[in-house]
Amino acid sequence: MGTEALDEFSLIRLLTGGRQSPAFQRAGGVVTGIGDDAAVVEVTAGRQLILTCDTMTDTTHFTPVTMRDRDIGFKAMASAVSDVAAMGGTPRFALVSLSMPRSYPVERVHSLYEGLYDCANRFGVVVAGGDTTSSSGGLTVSVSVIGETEAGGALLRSTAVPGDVVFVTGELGNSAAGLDWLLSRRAPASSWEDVWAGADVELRPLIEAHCRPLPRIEAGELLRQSAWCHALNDVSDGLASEAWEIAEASGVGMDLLEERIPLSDALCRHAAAAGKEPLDYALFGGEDYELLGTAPAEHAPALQMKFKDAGMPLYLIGVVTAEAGSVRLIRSGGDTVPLEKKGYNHFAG
Ligand SMILES: Nc1ncnc2c1ncn2[C@@H]1O[C@H](COP(=O)(O)OP(=O)(O)O)[C@@H](O)[C@H]1O
Ligand SMILES: Cc1ncc(C[n+]2csc(CCOP(=O)(O)OP(=O)(O)O)c2C)c(N)n1
Ligand SMILES: [Mg+2]
Ligand SMILES: [Mg+2]
Ligand SMILES: [Mg+2]
Repeated sequence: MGTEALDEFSLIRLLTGGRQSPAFQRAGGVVTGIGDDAAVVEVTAGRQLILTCDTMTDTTHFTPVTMRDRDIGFKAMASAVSDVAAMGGTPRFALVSLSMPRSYPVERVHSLYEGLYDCANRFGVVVAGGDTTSSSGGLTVSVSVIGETEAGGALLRSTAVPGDVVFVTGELGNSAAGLDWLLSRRAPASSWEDVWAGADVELRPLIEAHCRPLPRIEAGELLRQSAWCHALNDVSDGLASEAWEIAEASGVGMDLLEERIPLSDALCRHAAAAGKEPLDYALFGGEDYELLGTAPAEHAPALQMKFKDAGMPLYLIGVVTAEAGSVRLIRSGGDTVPLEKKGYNHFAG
């Protein structure tokens, strides 16, 4: 059954009805949620709002071979929540905009919403509204997330200081390697339940990283609370691109140490089999949704200890320099090379 078989309002009810209990919504600060002209929400006195929006669209962000419908919904929510993590904030509300062909099967969009709510529920996000339209192109999902933080507490890109260490909250490159593998497999994603069932354990971290990224909200909150984090970004376009963004916004340089960049065994095995350089996936792949940041060197050991106590990794991968416009990679052999300002770019290449 295509979405044309339901009217717009029945479709909205089908997608959103009963997914978050009234108690969850009330506790989340929603006074009036889905069903009126706009949502009414409670804001916490003395705190500041964080507003962000991310879009996923057919072919650019997913194809039938790369993601199941529920993964598209999950990742659309996760990538928007990740930008709140990158500000050190707590996500609270989401608005979801959905455009799809009239013939789009209702069961598929329903699965997409299952994934979307799965992610929202995990991070305490109330879906407070959205918009639904037909489209002459493919599917597009856009998620706006509203988060909050203490006044003045948000972690910016523009505040890295020479002498800081550069850190990252997890392995990089897994998502891009997972994408590579999925594209090479060419089988519809909906048919690879075997992978999800764990038959192919080796690849699982790569596929999970691509299809089910977990935004690092807890890490972002810990960084904000520690008061030691100088600058922060999430890795959506690749390590090189995000390092450049922090360096340019802060008017500093950055030296990254190749041997410190965390690469998974699964990534290295995939890269070897594909005849590719594992580091390239980390530098230029993107969609890892780990946090990349800087902190004063003297606080780095204590910050690492805080992360260890919370059961999360924190890898120190470089230093911030005073040389504005210089982002470099110190190769494992000792050579220093400029790091290309390259990554995923929607309108280049
Ligand atoms: N069409 C747009 N209109 C207004 N602001 C935009 C638009 N697209 C992006 N931005 C803003 O530009 C900045 C960079 O966006 P983007 O690179 O997508 O961020 P990120 O990679 O962290 O998701 C953000 O502040 C974002 O809100
Ligand atoms: C079919 C397919 N091709 C390529 C990619 C890779 N890809 C698409 S968008 C993107 C970058 C991240 O998306 P973007 O919309 O730029 O997120 P933002 O930086 O705004 O958070 C990457 C690496 C993909 N996910 N799927
Ligand atoms: Mg964006
Ligand atoms: Mg970001
Ligand atoms: Mg983003």
